[in-house]
This record gives sequence, C-alpha cells and structure tokens, in this order.
Amino acid sequence: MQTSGQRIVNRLRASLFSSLLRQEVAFFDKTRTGELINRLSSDTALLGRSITENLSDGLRAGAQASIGIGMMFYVSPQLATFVLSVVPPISILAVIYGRYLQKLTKVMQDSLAQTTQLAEESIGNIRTVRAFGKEITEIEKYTSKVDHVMQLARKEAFARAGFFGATGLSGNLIVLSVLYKGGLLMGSAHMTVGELSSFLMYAFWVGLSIGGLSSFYSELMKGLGAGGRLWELLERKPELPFDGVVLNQESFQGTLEFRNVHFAYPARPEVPIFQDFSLSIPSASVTALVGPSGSGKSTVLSLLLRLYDPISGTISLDGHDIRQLNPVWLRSKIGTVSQEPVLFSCSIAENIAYGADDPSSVTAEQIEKVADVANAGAFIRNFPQGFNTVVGEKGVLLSGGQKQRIAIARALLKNPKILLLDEATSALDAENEYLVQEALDRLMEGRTVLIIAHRLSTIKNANTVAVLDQGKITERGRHEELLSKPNGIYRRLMNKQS
Ligand SMILES: Nc1ncnc2c1ncn2[C@@H]1O[C@H](COP(=O)(O)OP(=O)(O)OP(=O)(O)O)[C@@H](O)[C@H]1O
Repeated sequence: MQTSGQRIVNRLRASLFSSLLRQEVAFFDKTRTGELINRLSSDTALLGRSITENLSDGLRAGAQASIGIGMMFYVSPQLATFVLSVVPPISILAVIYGRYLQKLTKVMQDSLAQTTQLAEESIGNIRTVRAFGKEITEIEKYTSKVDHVMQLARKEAFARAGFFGATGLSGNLIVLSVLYKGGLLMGSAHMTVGELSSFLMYAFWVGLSIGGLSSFYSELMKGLGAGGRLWELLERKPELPFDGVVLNQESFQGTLEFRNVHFAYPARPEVPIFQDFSLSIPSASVTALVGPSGSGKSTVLSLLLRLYDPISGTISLDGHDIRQLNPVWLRSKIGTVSQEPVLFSCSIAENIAYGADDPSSVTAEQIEKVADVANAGAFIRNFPQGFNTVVGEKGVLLSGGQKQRIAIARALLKNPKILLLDEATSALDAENEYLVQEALDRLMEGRTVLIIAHRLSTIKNANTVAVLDQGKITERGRHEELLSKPNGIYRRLMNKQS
C-alpha cells in the first residue's frame, strides 16, 4: 500500500505538472506560483496518503467490523439489534463531521498555499528584501500566515476530538448497556454466561474496528478536501490549443502582419491595449518598434508568440492567420532575446543548448561556435569551469551583459527565421554594450526582425521604424523621414530622449 501510495502521488504530480505547463499564459497571470507549487507538493501527498496507506487500515477495520457484527448476530440477534441501534445517530454525526473536515481541509490547504507563496516571493526576491531592510516585515507576514494555519489545525483537532469522543463514549455506553441487558437476559435464562462473554468480546472487537473506520473516514475526507482543487487543475482545458497547420519549410518567408487588431489582457479586460492596430513586418528586414513606456511594445511580441490571442483582427504569418497554425511549430520559428534574459539554474552549455529542438544532440563544438559568434566565448572560457559553469537560479551568478550574450548564443543555436528582440534599457558599460550590439547585429543578419529599440544606433540602422502610441501605429518610415515631420510624435519622442 505504501509503495502504491507513492506511485499514485508520483503519477498525480507528473499529470498535474504536465497539465499546468499546457495552460495558456493568461492562466499564470491570474494564478500565484507558490499556490501551484503547494498543489504539486502538499495536496498531492495528502490525497495520495488518504487513498492508499489509510485505505489498508480502512479495509482491515471494515472486514473486522463486518465479521464481528455477523458473529454478534449469530450469538444473540436480540442483543445485536439493540447494539446496532446506535449506528444511525453515529452515521449522521460522521456525515456532519466528514463534511466539515472536507471544507476545513480545503481552507487549510489554501492557507498553506498562501504561506508557500509568501515564502517563495520573499526568498526569491531576497536582494530586494535586503536592500529595503524588510526582513522583519517579511518574517512577521510569514509568521501571521503560519499562525492562521495553526488556528485551522486547532479547529480540526477540536472537531476530531468531538467526533472521536462521541463515538468512543457511545462505544462505552454500549458495553455498559450490553452488560445490563445481557444480565437481564441471563436472569431470564435466555442467555448463558458463555454467550454473554463471547458477545462482549465481539462487541469490543467491533468497537475497536469502528474506531479504525472513523480514522480512515476522516483521513479520506481530508484527502477529498485537498483533492478538489487538484481535480480542477487536472481537468482544466487550456484555452489556447496545441495543434494546427504547419507551413511548408521550402516556401516559408517569415512575413508578419497585424491587421486591425484589438486586444486587452484577460486579467484586465476593461483596459484596451490595442485598438485597430495594424503593422506589417516584411521578411528579412529589421523593423524597430518605438513608443512611450506602457504603450504595448512588449505586448506586440507576446501576441506574435501567441501567448495571447487578439479579441478581434488577425495576425498573419506568410498570409496565414496564426490561429490556424500549430503554436509549437510557430514558436519553433521564432527566436527571442528579452531585456533581461532568464537562464535556468544549470550550466552555461546546457543553457545555450536549450535553444535547440533536441538539446541532447547538440555538440560541444556547436555550443562553442555560437558562443563565439555571440561574443560570449571569451568570458565563458575565463571561468574556471568554462562552459560547465553553473549560472545560479535565473542566471543570478552572471552580469546583465553576460546573460544577454548567452541568450543571444541560445537564439543563434535555434537559428530561427523570425527574431523578436527587446533591447536592454539598462546601461551596460561601453565595452559590454559594444559586444552585445555586435552579437545582436550578427544574430539579426538575414532574418525577419522586430526589435523594441531604445538605442539610437539600432533605430538608425533599422529598415523601418514604427511608432506605437495609444494602441496604434501612428507613424512609420525610416528614422530621418520620421524626424523630418515637424509635429510628429516620433520627433517629440526623440527630442525627449536626447
Ligand atoms: N500580463 C498582463 N496582464 C495585464 N496587463 C498587462 C500585462 N502585461 C502588461 N500589461 C499592461 O499592458 C500595458 C502595455 O504593457 P507593455 O509591457 O506591452 O508595454 P511596453 O510598451 O513594452 O512598456 P515598457 O517600454 O515600459 O517595457 C501596460 O499598461 C501594462 O500595465
């Protein structure tokens, strides 16, 4: 039972994890990471234990109780009927207790999830916590959450004590009544001493088994309480599909077009981000997207990756609506380098190989080659462990410029037709900036590029500059053309920057 319990927990975890990773990005905008982690670790364990380890005790207790009751009827049907008259009130009590426990467990697991969420956030952001000197505040917040869990646990303990107390008391009362009633039956010569003693033994045995059953029942109810949210997550159908058409590789150009797109984030549907947004991005050319902060530049990239779908209008790739295309295939054709690239807590080599369709088939030479093209080879070789250097959680052991160059190497290995870039706003030192810029220029060669541009040099070199303002492209052209418009938004934007 213990090994099958572990197997069930493992399977539950694997299924839940796979169900979670298939959910659309909007789902993660609304759900907290700590809560999902708690579901994966604690809820699965509780459910697994309640239906396996506990089940063996329950089965044994059930079998013992049934045989014991049978024997009681065999010895004295009259006394057995009398004893079993306590079953209906105890059953009603059990149902009430079970429902309460199920509800309480749900609340308790939610409260535990909030505790995990808080711990995850405080530990994950320890640098910010430390910089603001908020350790004590965070500890107090965590302690108050833990105290809340304790209060709920106390409620559970009281309910448990009440239920087990009531069932235990009824058991004892039954024994006393059996002694009394059995005595009367013996007095009237309807029962022998031997029959009464064996009846008492069976009744005692049944009483013990019912204690075991009650414990099984309460654990089961706890499991069901924890399981409710698990089933919801396991059965949740992702809103964005995983299938669709794959375009012909030979004739694939990589031309992108937004036509009359309206969009608002599902988490904030009342705030429109794009209204009638249109933009075409020709194949093998560089389009620089500029616009004020919060105008929706990063959202354009998210829509192209199909992390969200527009409310209306179309986004097409080579004339095909991307909603018809297989999203996995679509994303395999797109490389991204974001402002602050996220790396995984493994070696540099593994992080670069992550860009390939099949990382296990990537050779060390390939990794070194792309790292050199991305101007990352030299600093990586300077580390004592070279390409095997572990970068820490989210790449915390590397500098911003180093992370960017590794992300560029990762994108180079992917070798995508389309590139979505978000240029870093944070200032790198001159040498780092030059190295990153040179690596980006190499990466952009011959691809369809949409770059959220901040540097003047990138904007000047782009084939087209598109100005995004208030949910629309308001101006489009080359840098000099746009600058020459006397009242243009672009001109104002550039003046502000300089
Ligand atoms: N996941 C999200 N859910 C809800 N609203 C969001 C989400 N992401 C961004 N927003 C909102 O959408 C708007 C556009 O954000 P976006 O990040 O696209 O702007 P941006 O032009 O890239 O800004 P910046 O230049 O400052 O990076 C902002 O008002 C932002 O608050």
